[in-house]
Order: sequence, then structure tokens, then C-alpha cells
Amino acid sequence: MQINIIGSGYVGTTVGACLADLGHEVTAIDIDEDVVDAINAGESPIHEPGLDDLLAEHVGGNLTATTSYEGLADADVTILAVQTPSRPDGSIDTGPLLSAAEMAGEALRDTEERHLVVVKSTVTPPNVGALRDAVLDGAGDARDFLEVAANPEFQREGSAVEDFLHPQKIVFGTDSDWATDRLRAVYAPLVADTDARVVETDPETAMMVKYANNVFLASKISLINELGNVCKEFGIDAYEVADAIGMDDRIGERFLRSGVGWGGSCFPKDTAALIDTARESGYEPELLEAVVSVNDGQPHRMVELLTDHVDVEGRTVAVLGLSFKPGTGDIRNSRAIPVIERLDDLGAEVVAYDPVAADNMRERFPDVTYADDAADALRGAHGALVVTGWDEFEALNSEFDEMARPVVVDGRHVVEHRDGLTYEGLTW
Ligand SMILES: NC(=O)c1ccc[n+]([C@@H]2O[C@H](COP(=O)([O-])OP(=O)(O)OC[C@H]3O[C@@H](n4cnc5c(N)ncnc54)[C@H](O)[C@@H]3O)[C@@H](O)[C@H]2O)c1
Ligand SMILES: O=c1ccn([C@@H]2O[C@H](COP(=O)(O)OP(=O)(O)O[C@H]3O[C@H](CO)[C@@H](O)[C@H](O)[C@H]3O)[C@@H](O)[C@H]2O)c(=O)[nH]1
Repeated sequence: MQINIIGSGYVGTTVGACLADLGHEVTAIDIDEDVVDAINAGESPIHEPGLDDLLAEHVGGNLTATTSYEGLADADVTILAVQTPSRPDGSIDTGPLLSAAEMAGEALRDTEERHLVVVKSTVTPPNVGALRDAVLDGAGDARDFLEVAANPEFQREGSAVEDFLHPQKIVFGTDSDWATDRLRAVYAPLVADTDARVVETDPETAMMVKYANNVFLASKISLINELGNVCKEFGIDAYEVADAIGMDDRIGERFLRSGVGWGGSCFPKDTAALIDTARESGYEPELLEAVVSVNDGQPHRMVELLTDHVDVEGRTVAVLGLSFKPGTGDIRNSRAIPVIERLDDLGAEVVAYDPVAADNMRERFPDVTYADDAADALRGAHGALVVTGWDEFEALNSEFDEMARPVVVDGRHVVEHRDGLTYEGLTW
């Protein structure tokens, strides 16, 4: 099939490269020329394991990037993967997505064949109608040839390629059998070769599944964090407790890693958007508000555990890990941000290290010192905070001897206890 994908960020680039890998002819469209040039040069605009290899294999063959919407009608399907960022009140800003939807509709004005526009971006169910209208109004008289479907994406950053190619489920939200059949054709090579289960529903329900999925997982982490905070009060290791409760398959062993909390581009944004949408509709989602509040408290608890041991004012503190999770350079809503802000408020000098995300964080905090490696960050520091669970932090050992005060607050359960180190786990 011929597939256009509009928006080549974290999702669009991965999905485009994976669809090319499944044998489709893919055109990736982005308004950012640097992104388009990078893809056409076979370079991934983002750090994502496996993506460079896929681009190297398919760019110049069945994957091309462009800034132009011309030729959209030559394809069978157009996927929208444009950003839907949070506004300060928690609602999503659908402006960029609506304008891409309208541009897609306009570019399809001359189509004389049926064409499916698929929303892969995450939008709240009440926004689906506006998106449908934007595409159809943009298309003018060609609106009868077009249909808008929802196909939310469940990939995680850091394992996005693997997740897309081996999904547990694929959700098709459509208004007709024709649209469902077209989505089945897009995913046919994948469904044939994996254990993926396909959910077929309407577009609004499909988007609600996406929100429920993310908010459930964020709640699960906040719950284990709350239990973990209680464990810490009792001198109990929350990881031992989590291992035991995870044996009950009604609970499940995954997403029970307590610590400094959840960040990223999705959990915070999607939780805030669902809360805002529920409130707008007249329902006060108290549990979800508590889920956010527990998450917001963890970075502060972490800094407090350090200040119980060290007065950080005027002293150097090492922050190990800046990305919102290992395996990505993405710092959106990283827990490192409130940690650094708090240290800053307390007058500490922050020396930060991350194997991938330092350049991104430098734009956010230009005055922080960025070390070349963890040893460099720890040297002379009066305390260290482990914010991201990069594998390399597990191997740290003699590096702690170089600290002025060897106090480590571990927010991700990665550092090994050892003699000579004052060690505080956040929930253990
Ligand atoms: N990041 C994830 O892991 C993830 C996973 C599942 C779902 N989502 C959802 O997918 C959507 C995209 O997220 P993302 O993280 O990839 O965003 P992103 O910001 O990384 O990428 C969006 C891209 O769209 C481009 N763009 C903006 N307006 C455009 C237009 N009119 N025409 C063409 N390109 C345009 C931008 O230049 C950018 O490259 C969001 O709704 C998000 O919630 C994200
Ligand atoms: O036991 C755990 C698991 C995760 N996290 C944190 O939770 C956040 C999110 O992690 P993860 O879900 O692995 O990464 P994302 O890339 O944000 O993926 C989520 O958000 C995506 C965007 O919507 C969805 O597609 C994915 O299914 C969903 O897992 C990170 O800060 C993690 O450190 C924990 O604190 N404890």
C-alpha cells in the first residue's frame, strides 16, 4: 500500500520506518525541513534503538521524506502523527493537529478515489469530531471520498520499534467496514506474523482506550509509589513487597517499579487531559487528581532525603540521569526537571550527567554544569541523586569514593549498597 504519514517526530518517524519495513511505500511529511533532511539522509531525528537501521535500509527505497503535501491523493491512507501538547490548564492544544488535518483535507480536494485519513495522534474523545470536520471541510467537494478513523499508538520511547513491530494489541476506531478493511490491510503483514490482538471499535472509543491505557499505568505507578512511601516509613523495602504482590496475576509484575515517578511526553499529558475533559463534562475525577499529586511529590521527597544528610546550599550536587527514562534522549516532563529546580531553589550547584539527554537538558537549564561521565559528576560532590535508571549507573562503585560527601539518594533502585556509602532508597 501507499501510505502518507504527516508529522515525523517520535511517533511519525518510527511508524513510518516500521510501515516501510512491513513492505509499504511510505511518504513522511513534516513542516520542519531539518527533520525531512535528516530522514532523507538516512539519519534518525530522534534517539530510538533500531530506528537508524530501519532508515538506512528503507530511505531511498520505499521511504521518502518531504515538506510538501502535494501528491497526498496518490496514496491509499494518510496517517496524522502531529503533536498534541498540554496547555497550562491540562487540556490538549489540538491547534497543530487540526491545521495538519485541514491541510491534509485540502491536499485531497482533487481525489477521485476513496481515501482514509487515520488519526494516530492522541486526542480526547470529544475532540474526534472536530478533527473529522477539519479534514472533511478542508476537502470541500471531495469530502464524500474521505473518511476519518482513529488508530492510537501504544509504543514506548526507548523500545518504540520493537513495540510497533510486536504489539500486544492494535486498535482500529472506524465508522465503516470499508475503513476497518483499509486499516486491516495496513497492518496485515504485522498481524499475520505476530500474536497481536486487534480491537475493532468506533473512533471515540478507540481514543478512550488510549487514555485509559496510559492513565491506568500512571495510576499503577503512583499507587506503588504511595505504598512505597509508606514502606519507607516502616523501614520496609517496597521492591520486596512489589515482587510478592506482582505474583498475583490480577496485579501483574510489570509497572511496579517505585521511585521518583513517571514523566515523559505521554503519561503527564494524557492524565492531565483526561482530568480536564472529565471536569469539563461535569465529573470530578478525584482518584486521578491524587495520582498526579503523588507523582508531583516524589521529586521533592527525593531532594528532602538528601537534605536530611547534607546542607546543599552553596555545595555541588550530582544529578545522574536527565531523560525521562533510560533508552531515550527525551527530557519532556523528566523527573530531573523538578529535582534540578528544587536543588536550584535550595542554592545547590548542580552537576548533571546523562549518556544521551545532556544536550536537550542544556537548552532547559543552561547554567547547570554538564559532566562527561558519571565519575566526573560525582567527583567532589556533596551528594548524588539518581533520577534515571540507565544501566551504566548499576556499575558505579569506586566512583563514589571521589565524592566530598558520599551520600546517594537512589530514585530508581539501580545503585548497589556498599561500605562507605550513605545510601537512601526513595521507597526502600
Ligand atoms: N512520543 C510517544 O512515544 C507517543 C506514543 C504514542 C502516542 N503519542 C502521541 O502521538 C502524537 C505525536 O507525538 P510525538 O511525540 O511524535 O510528537 P513530536 O512533537 O515528536 O512530533 C510531531 C511532529 O509533527 C510535525 N508537525 C507539526 N505540524 C505539522 C504539520 N502541519 N504538517 C506536518 N508536520 C507537522 C512537527 O514538526 C514534529 O516533527 C501526540 O499526540 C502524542 O500524544 C506519542
Ligand atoms: O514501573 C515503572 C514503569 C515506568 N515508570 C516511569 O513511567 C514513565 C513512562 O514510562 P514508559 O511507559 O515505559 O514510557 P513511555 O514512552 O512514556 O510510554 C508510555 O506512553 C506512551 C505514549 O502514549 C504509550 O504509547 C506507552 O504505551 C506508555 O507505556 C517513565 O518516566 C518511567 O521511568 C516508573 O516509574 N515505574
